Amino acid sequence: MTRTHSLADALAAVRAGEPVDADLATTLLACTGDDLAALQAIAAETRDTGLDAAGRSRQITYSRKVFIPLTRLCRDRCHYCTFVTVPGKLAREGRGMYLELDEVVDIARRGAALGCKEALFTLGDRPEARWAQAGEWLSARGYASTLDYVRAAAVAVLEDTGLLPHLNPGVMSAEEMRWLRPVAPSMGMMLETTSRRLFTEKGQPHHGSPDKDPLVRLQVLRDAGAERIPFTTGILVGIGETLEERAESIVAMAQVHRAHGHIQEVIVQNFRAKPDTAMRGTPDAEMTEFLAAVAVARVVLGPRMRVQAPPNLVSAQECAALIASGVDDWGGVSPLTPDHVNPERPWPNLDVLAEITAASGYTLTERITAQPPYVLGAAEWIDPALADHVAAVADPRTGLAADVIPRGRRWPAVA
Ligand SMILES: O=c1nc2n(C[C@H](O)[C@H](O)[C@H](O)CO)c3cc(O)ccc3cc-2c(=O)[nH]1
Ligand SMILES: C[C@H]1O[C@@H](n2cnc3c(N)ncnc32)[C@H](O)[C@@H]1O
Ligand code: MET
Ligand code: SF4
Repeated sequence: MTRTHSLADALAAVRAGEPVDADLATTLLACTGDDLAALQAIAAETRDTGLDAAGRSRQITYSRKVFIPLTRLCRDRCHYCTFVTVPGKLAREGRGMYLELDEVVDIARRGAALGCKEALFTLGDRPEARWAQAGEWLSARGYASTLDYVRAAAVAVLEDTGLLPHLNPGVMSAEEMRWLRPVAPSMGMMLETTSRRLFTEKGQPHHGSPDKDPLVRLQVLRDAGAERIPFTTGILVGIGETLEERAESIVAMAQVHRAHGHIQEVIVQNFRAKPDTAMRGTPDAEMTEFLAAVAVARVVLGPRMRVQAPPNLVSAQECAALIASGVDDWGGVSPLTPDHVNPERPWPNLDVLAEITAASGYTLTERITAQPPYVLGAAEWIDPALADHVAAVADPRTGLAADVIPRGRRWPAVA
């Protein structure tokens, strides 16, 4: 792709409200200094307009959650990932291949006591396709697959604690998503990047990870839309993608959302190097580039999209810069469990996050796992089997979180 815009022309075009295509986005992603400040101002205004239109002016949201790492086994081998492990290591540490149901429910119960309303299930992709021990663990307990077990664990959490599951188990087929929809009001999977090069070329971070083929991931995003699932996706910034590839990734998410309306939030996540990974020597995503990526995501995706950046992957000062770049959501934040994907990066205390948010002129507001428009549009977006669970923790007027401690309730099995 050729860059046909000067930075000044590009900023003028965005300011004039012209649609931002991949070419224009590529130019904008390179903004620094005063140009970046100008881009951020446009992005922030776009966010503010969107929040005003949604009737929730100057509110930045988060979801009070527990993180449930159902299994760390995975058939992929992403070079940036410290979450993934192998059966031998688990066995040496005296851990099981998966968390047992009682361990899952225990985490959720302790979260409920602290007012958490989301149970985030993040796990490795289809470990049974690579590890016999995973398949054996599942079949010994009567589960046909990892996703079958995810479903059972989600039901246990709903019935025992009332926390709402958000499922982030990697690539799923349309049929698998249809099967999981009655147990989770939202699901997600990071697109990561549309760069096929990072998948096909030896030495690149997604080489050897079949679930990171961007063609496969884009199909998941389309399938989730066809299944009417409120879906979270996003990009991982700084894993070796070019600015063109970063721009294409953002535009691809906008396109799939235009077709189905189901992308409830887009996460712009900065790569953080982990000592025990192949990418330990790769520098962390550079802050200027990251802020430009957030701002470009905002101007490409528009005022109605929720744009999320995690507050634990940057400093408190940098959180303010994220707000200034058009973010309106901090994602899931836990008063109990670590971010198992970024275990070296503790979440800011919720009072501190509220202060950081307030210092920028915004109010930290709790939401539930599904974003407000999907809660308010539950008839179309949320399975009837979850209606009571969602209604019990949501404010019916705003679709945000109600001030309650969740309680378990029966999950009405569907045929
Ligand atoms: O704590 C984390 N939460 C992650 N979340 C959870 C997110 O913070 C919230 O659970 C969602 O915003 C729903 O409330 C993800 C959810 C997805 O659907 C896809 C990717 C992620 C990535 C992370 C992550 O790295 N760490
Ligand atoms: C759950 C999500 O976490 C992100 N993820 C995985 N490893 C890292 C890392 N080192 N730094 C930042 N984000 C990471 C990926 O985008 C994955 O999809
Ligand atoms: N394995 C899944 C993915 O990469 C879930 C999160 S990574 C810990 O999409
Ligand atoms: S990022 Fe997800 S898919 Fe990649 S190795 Fe880690 S757990 Fe597996």
